[in-house]
Amino acid sequence: MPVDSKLIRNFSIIAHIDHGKSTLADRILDVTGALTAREQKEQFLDKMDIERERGITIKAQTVRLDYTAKDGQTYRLHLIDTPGHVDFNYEVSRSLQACEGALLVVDATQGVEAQTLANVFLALDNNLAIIPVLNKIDLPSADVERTTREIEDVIGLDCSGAIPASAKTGIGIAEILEAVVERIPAPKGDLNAAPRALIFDSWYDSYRGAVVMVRVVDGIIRKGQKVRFMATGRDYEVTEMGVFTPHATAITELGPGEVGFLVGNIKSVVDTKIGDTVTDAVHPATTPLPGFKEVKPMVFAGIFPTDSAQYEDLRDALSKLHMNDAAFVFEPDTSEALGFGFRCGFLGLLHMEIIQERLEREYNLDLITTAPSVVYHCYLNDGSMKSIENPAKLPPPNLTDRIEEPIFRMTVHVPSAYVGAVLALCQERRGEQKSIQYASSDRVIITYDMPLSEVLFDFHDKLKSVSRGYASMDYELVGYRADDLIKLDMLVNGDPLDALSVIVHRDKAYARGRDLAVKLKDIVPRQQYEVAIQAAIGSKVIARTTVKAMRKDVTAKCYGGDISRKRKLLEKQKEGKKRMKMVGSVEIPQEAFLAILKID
Ligand SMILES: Nc1nc2c(ncn2[C@@H]2O[C@H](COP(=O)(O)OP(=O)(O)OP(=O)(O)O)[C@@H](O)[C@H]2O)c(=O)[nH]1
Repeated sequence: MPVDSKLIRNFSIIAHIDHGKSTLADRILDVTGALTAREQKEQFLDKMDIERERGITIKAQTVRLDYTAKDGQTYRLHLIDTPGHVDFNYEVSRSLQACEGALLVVDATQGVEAQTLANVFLALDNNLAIIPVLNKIDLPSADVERTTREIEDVIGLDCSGAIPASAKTGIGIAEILEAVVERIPAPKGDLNAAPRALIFDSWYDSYRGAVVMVRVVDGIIRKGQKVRFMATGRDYEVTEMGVFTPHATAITELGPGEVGFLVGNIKSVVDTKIGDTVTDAVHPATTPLPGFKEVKPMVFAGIFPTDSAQYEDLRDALSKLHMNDAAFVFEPDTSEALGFGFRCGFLGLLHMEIIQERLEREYNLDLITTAPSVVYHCYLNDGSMKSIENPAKLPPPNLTDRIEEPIFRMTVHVPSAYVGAVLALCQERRGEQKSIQYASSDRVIITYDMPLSEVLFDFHDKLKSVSRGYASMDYELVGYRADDLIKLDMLVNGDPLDALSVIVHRDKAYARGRDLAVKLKDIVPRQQYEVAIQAAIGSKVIARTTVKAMRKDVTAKCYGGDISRKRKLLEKQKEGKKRMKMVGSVEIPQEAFLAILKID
């Protein structure tokens, strides 16, 4: 029989980045005796990458812990991990749906930040019991009272039961565990109903195929059972089940309220949709659990091999990554400038960086990545709509009625001294002010609706620099809006570099074209002849720069016949050339394709 659900507690830790989520999770593992002394040394829950190669591992970072409370009962705690970044907001929401409560960790030296707020709202949407934890009270600059007031004022959360703690020294950890048992409700589920389990995470394991992490709501899921994934309609036999304690441990069943993983000959994570419901294949539940939604990539970029011989390797690598991460999509693409490659879709910029890095590090590929673009909705004169993921593919203006772009609601938290600078930045990025609210005497929450394309172009870096690092931000999609958008093309010696085309607001086109031409002039290496760089709108050239001709003979300074030295220099020169791409007759380095991101 599965454990009595009255003795189960399912919870997550939510926090702004760096407020101490991982450290607190470690301390909880220590106190419940889940780790040996050696393991305690390191942030255990962060170690996934290394262990991953060896089969099922800690990717899920969702652990089962046994905790004997002051009332003498032993409780089964499931600490459910949530991804920390806004790019993965949807997944955070799914993970929270698997819980009845959450520890809200706020760094008492910093106070409430943008992602604290975003995560709390997700938790409140899911009706979770929230236990505020004021962390880092070992630090002299910790201000428990002010932080408490901020949580109450900004979030409207009752803080009378907030727990001052230090995840570093262990203060407050015992109180936190007692609060989990006392204040977080036990899961409610019907043991005798048709089984329903929520998939809230999945990953790819090279030996077992896709592994899914589930939270059982009703009934029992057993090893050997034939189960159905309701959204995809596919059936699988459960060949293996387990939990992390935090080591992977085999089990044979999961009852209502329990959390664990299933394996069942599932070929790819594409078949394991986060938010899907697992039920019995023979006696299926009639209605799935609420809230299944496809995640859509928001940001697209072209990925091309520098050496066209690596095209097939790149395709293989992309397929493997897609098997691991269904939110990442790709399809073949050709560029006049860059040849054969792929157009790839990501949840956001961080997601894009992660994929890019994995391609290069794990698959040893030499790539050219083009500047990221958002998805534009282009309405044609005949009333139809085309989704434009690649600016080069924008239909000509004479066929177009209007172009709409994705709008994000930005929430920025900032000390009042920097409000002016932040407002100026938001305004310059075509933002539309929604509200300004004082969280406390010196902290302000600014809300703007802003085109995503303006957020992509180093908004975060700029925000940090105008606020000396003090501002934090969060964002969510609120819809699409039409604006005066046009395509800006870049030409190199008269050849259009389609991979550099961008869609910009008309008011910004001249400035951006000029800046880009200047930037490219510095990036494109001198060739043996003069190279003209032009920015154009349609057939109209709006800016031009010239890369002067030059021939650099790097071996000139080698005197005599020291052939090995000469060879070394030539090798070095070749190395430097690696990330270049011939465009027409001009060699363009990778940097050029991302130049647009670096423009002020
Ligand atoms: N002095 C002190 N430092 C702490 C405490 N808790 C965490 N830290 C430190 O704060 C930093 C961030 O802690 P993490 O646990 O990595 O924070 P996190 O929220 O998990 O951060 P991400 O994983 O990056 O989202 C680390 O350098 C910790 O050592 C605490 O109670 N006191």
